[in-house]
Amino acid sequence: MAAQIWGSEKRARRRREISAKIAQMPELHDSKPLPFMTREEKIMESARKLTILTEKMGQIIDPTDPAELYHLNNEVLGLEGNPMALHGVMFIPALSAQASDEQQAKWLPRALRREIIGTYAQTELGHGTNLQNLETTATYDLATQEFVLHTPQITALKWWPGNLGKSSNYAVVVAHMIIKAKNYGPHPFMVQLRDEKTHEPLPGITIGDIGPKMAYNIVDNGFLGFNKYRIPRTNLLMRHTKVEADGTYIKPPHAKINYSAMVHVRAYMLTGQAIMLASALNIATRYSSVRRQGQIDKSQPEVKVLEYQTQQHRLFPSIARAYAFQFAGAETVKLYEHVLKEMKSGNVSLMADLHALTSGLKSVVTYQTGEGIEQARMACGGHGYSMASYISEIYGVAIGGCTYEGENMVMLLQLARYLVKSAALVKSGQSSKLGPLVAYLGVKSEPTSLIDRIPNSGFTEYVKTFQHVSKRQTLKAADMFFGLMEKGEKREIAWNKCSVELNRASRLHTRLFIVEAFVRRVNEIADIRIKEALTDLLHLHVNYELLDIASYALEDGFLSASQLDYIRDQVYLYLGKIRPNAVSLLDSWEFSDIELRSVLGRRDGNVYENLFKWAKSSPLNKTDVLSSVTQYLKPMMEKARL
Ligand SMILES: CCCCCCCC/C=C\CCCCCCCC(=O)SCCNC(=O)CCNC(=O)[C@H](O)C(C)(C)COP(=O)(O)OP(=O)(O)OC[C@H]1O[C@@H](n2cnc3c(N)ncnc32)[C@H](O)[C@@H]1OP(=O)(O)O
Ligand SMILES: Cc1cc2nc3c(=O)[nH]c(=O)nc-3n(C[C@H](O)[C@H](O)[C@H](O)COP(=O)(O)OP(=O)(O)OC[C@H]3O[C@@H](n4cnc5c(N)ncnc54)[C@H](O)[C@@H]3O)c2cc1C
Repeated sequence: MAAQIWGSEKRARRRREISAKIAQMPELHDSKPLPFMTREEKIMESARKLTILTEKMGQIIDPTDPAELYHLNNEVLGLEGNPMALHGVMFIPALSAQASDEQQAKWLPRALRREIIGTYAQTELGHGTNLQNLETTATYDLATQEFVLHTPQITALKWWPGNLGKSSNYAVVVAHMIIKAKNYGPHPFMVQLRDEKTHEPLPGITIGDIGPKMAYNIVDNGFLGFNKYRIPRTNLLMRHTKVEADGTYIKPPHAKINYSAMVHVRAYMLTGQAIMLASALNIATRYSSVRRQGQIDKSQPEVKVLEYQTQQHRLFPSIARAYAFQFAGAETVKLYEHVLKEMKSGNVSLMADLHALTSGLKSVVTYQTGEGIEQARMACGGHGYSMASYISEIYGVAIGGCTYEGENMVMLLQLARYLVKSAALVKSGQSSKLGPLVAYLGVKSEPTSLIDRIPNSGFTEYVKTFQHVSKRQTLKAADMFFGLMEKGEKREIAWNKCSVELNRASRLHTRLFIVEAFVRRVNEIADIRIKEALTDLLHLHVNYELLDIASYALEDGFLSASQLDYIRDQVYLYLGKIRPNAVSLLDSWEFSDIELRSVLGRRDGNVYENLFKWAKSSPLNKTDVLSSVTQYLKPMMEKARL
């Protein structure tokens, strides 16, 4: 199963080998539980481990393999981030996709050797979503052949970029490029922020940390201002766009090609989210098979809480989602790598499809991951609320994904643009022009679902039902939009008035894609036992998801009330079937105790003893009487006693 999850037997084996090596290297372990550290201590601890990793990485992994790097990162540095998180996730990808060969030769080897640390600085205090209204400017000075970066007012301060505040000395900065008073829109520039020897901010640069966040606090998300700060013309990233010495602008082959670093993260973060969901579920499911509370049959001893159907219903559909996201994420990364290769050689024809797909997926996956992790926390009762479970940190980090790389509603609306264009093709009889991801919009569906009538259809009837609801909602929302415009409403106003319905279409389309990715994967599996276990999970997935969106299929009679009862029964049936496999389905992800950082989620199940040990190690327990008591509470009580 690990081979299915991680892509191949070799990958699964390598992960195991890497974890085993790390287990033998105490210098790479947290010196004490992260929840007991202050933010400064955590940042220090992370930097300590990071530098050891830089020295010893070659002994542990193949540093050119991103999957091995990612695993090493999760084990040693963990999900709270590290001082170079954005260096790998966005700075290097931005340079790789947007810098010319010459620029890459100059900067990439330095970045890869970790001579310099970089980040991606785009979002500002006043604008993150609406990139057209970013306010930082890069004005070309023809006389000196330099760009002058400037922050005209407080809202133009860069705000949020990870590791910008304290760790990075370089950044890819996105600014409006102005040449001879003409604004060419946002463009990426390579900018040195700090002196390479002293690490002091360079003159003209104001920089710092934006303060603690809900989670992810090892990362120094930062602010940055420029006071007429000059950089050479050749620091504009020039793979696709060029500015010549005389100020001549050569436009890129696609207007949004400079957005590629964002698309990179949107594609890669899906499996990252799957891992976080599976981690939280691993903790909750293991704990649920240790925790005994109450009896189902009063004549019997107390049961493991995992025996309760409500507990299974709370956890198992999310296990199915974690697998579905992992499989859909793997497909998306493959597609992204293909499109990137094409893009680098000038073929931009697939960019719109990839943008639509990743926009929908990042939104649905991050939202459902958040839901699943929160349910996992509640499934652990009181101990879930303790940082000893570590679920709150996983939750906090995961839901950051609902916001970063494009606020979820906004990204769903990006997919909706693509769906509405596709709907227009269907309406004008041009269905043959539909791309493969939306081809179903042009296919006539049957009047009713056959779900309960062809039970061995290999999920075909389920897929058809998802297609039906997605198609119907897309055409309905598009009709609403076109109708308003026909009545004379301006395009943007009409769009806004339909946006809730449009986003519903985007979610349904994306959920269809996720179901199909899961089906595709299960169909490919040769090993009978693995196929059987995943087929059970897929049964749960399609039935649970369909129940969740049933109103769309009920309202036009595609599904009947009795079919809904059938679907519900299937959910209960598969909850029971999955119960014996539940812990294994998560243990198969092979997270080590080092990586999970959870007392509740320990592999050995020795929870209570270790919770007590954990509590005793709380810094508050270093003394029996705290100074807050001696200074305030004791005098108060004494005064009251007088
Ligand atoms: C081995 C690696 C492992 C990785 C592991 C990863 C795990 C990670 C885990 C933990 C790491 C944590 C790390 C945190 C990182 C966070 C970083 C950041 O947050 S960086 C900031 C992000 N900021 C946004 O995302 C702004 C969102 N806004 C936008 O993207 C745009 O403003 C947008 C798309 C909303 C609108 O852009 P418009 O205003 O320029 O364009 P319009 O006018 O709306 O559209 C024009 C056309 O362009 C298309 N378009 C837009 N973007 C496109 C794109 N990217 N590609 C293709 N077409 C695009 C549109 O679809 C539209 O097409 P039509 O007219 O309908 O045909
Ligand atoms: C943990 C974290 C890490 C980050 N890292 C980085 C980084 O490394 N580099 C970087 O540059 N940035 C980074 N960001 C910033 C992040 O990319 C932005 O916060 C994000 O893109 C959302 O933009 P915003 O803050 O402007 O939200 P807003 O756009 O202000 O969102 C507020 C509300 O307005 C709604 N809204 C906005 N526009 C529309 C619209 N057109 N239609 C409908 N609704 C709309 C949204 O849906 C939302 O409900 C990070 C953010 C976080 C939380």
